Amino acid sequence: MQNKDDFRYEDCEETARWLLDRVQSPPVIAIICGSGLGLLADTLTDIKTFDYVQIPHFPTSTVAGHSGQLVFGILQGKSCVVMKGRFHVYEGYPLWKVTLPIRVFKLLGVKVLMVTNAAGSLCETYSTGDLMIIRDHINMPGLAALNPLRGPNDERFGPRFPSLWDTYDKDLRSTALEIARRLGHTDLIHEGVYCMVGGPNFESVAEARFLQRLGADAVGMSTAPEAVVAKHCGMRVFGLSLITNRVAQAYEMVDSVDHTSVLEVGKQRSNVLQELVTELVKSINFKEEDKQELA
Ligand SMILES: O=P(O)(O)O[C@@H]1C[C@H](O)[C@@H](CO)O1
Ligand code: HPA
Repeated sequence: MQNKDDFRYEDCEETARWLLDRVQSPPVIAIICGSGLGLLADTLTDIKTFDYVQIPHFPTSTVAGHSGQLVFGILQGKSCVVMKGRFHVYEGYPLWKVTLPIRVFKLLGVKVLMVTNAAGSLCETYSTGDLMIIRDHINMPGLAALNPLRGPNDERFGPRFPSLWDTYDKDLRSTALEIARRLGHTDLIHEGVYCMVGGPNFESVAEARFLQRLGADAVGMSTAPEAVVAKHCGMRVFGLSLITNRVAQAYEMVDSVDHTSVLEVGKQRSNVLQELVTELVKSINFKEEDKQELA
C-alpha cells in the first residue's frame, strides 16, 4: 500500500526529466558535499547551477554550511553533479526525502556516488583535520527501522532485501588510499567505520563510549541513508569523512565541538579534500556494463 508520505517513482522521474531538459550532458558521477565542504563544486567547469527551491519535489537546505544548490559540470573530463548541501533527518525530513536526490541521480544515469561529511573522531589515532575513507557504516537509526528503504519497495530501483556487505566500493577505497599517499597525505588518511546518529545534538560521553565499543571510528549525522539508497539502486559508493573534532569519551576531556568549529575545519581542509576527490574522479574507469549503458 502506498502511503502519501512515501516516495513515488513518478516524482523522481519528473525531477529527473526537469533536470535533463536543462543540462548539457547527463552526469555519471554524483558528489555530495558535507558541512562546510561545498567549495568542491567550484572546481567544476561548464557549470549549470540550480537552487534546490527551483527543482520540483526537492527539499530545501536549512543548515548553515549547506548552501542548497545542485551544480552540474565537468570535472576531470567527466560529467558530474554536485550537491552543495544535503538533507538531514534532524531537519525534520523523512528519510525517503533525505535520499530523494540519490534516486533522481540514478534516473539521470549516475553510476558512482561520492559522499563526504564532517564527523567526530572516536578513534585515538585520528586528529582534527584528518580524513577517513569509509570502509563500512553503522546505521544507528536504520537498525531501529528508521531506514530509507522502509515502506513499499519499488523494484525499478532495487530489491526488497538488498545486501550491504560491499556498500563502499573496494576498488575506489584502495585507489583513494593510494592517491592520498601519492599526494603526501599518508599521516592524515585513515580507513574506518562511520556511525550515523540522528542528531542534532552532539554525543554525550556515555553515548560516545558506547559507539566506540560498537566498532565505530567516527560519528556523524548523515551519509548512511544516502549510501544505503545508492547501493539499493546499484551505484558504486565512495565515502569520505573529514574529522572536524575529537568526541569526548571521558568526563575530564573538554569537548568544545559546535557547528561553527565544524565549518571552520571544513574551510581549512577543503583543499585537501578537493584534491583527493578530484584525483579519484580522474582515476575512475567505467566498467564495461556501465559503458554500454552510457553509449
Ligand atoms: O552533512 P554533514 O554530515 O557533513 O554534517 C555534519 C553533521 C551535522 O549536520 C553537522 C554538525 O556540525 O555536521
Ligand atoms: N558528532 C556527530 N556529528 C558530527 C560531529 C560529532 O562529533 N562532528 C561533526 N559532525
